[in-house]
Amino acid sequence: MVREGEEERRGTRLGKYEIGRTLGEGNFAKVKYAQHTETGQPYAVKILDRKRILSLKIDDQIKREIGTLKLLKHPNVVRLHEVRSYLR
Ligand SMILES: Nc1ncnc2c1ncn2[C@@H]1O[C@H](COP(=O)(O)OP(=O)(O)OP(=O)(O)O)[C@@H](O)[C@H]1O
Repeated sequence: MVREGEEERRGTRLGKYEIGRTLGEGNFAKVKYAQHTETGQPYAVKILDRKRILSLKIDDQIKREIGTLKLLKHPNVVRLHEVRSYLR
């Protein structure tokens, strides 16, 4: 049995984040729990499905969404901290 919090600590590494369990899934992305390896701060990491986004030709829409989120700073709106691109 995995104790609460244990799964997050055993996740895979993505940049400076240790990736843990899946928090939810949308149409084009998976959102996962992540912990910053230096500060220990918890974050939600949204992993976009690049192939699906390109095949649906919605990359411009996604870029606009990212651009808007970067500008938004409100206590009731989730804060976008950084955007990274990893090619497999
Ligand atoms: N910051 C967050 N913290 C915790 N869970 C989150 C966070 N952001 C998203 N989620 C979870 O991940 C799911 C998928 O999020 P995502 O933004 O990909 O899609 P959506 O907004 O629900 O739908 P759509 O695919 O139409 O954009 C959400 O429904 C939610 O359950």
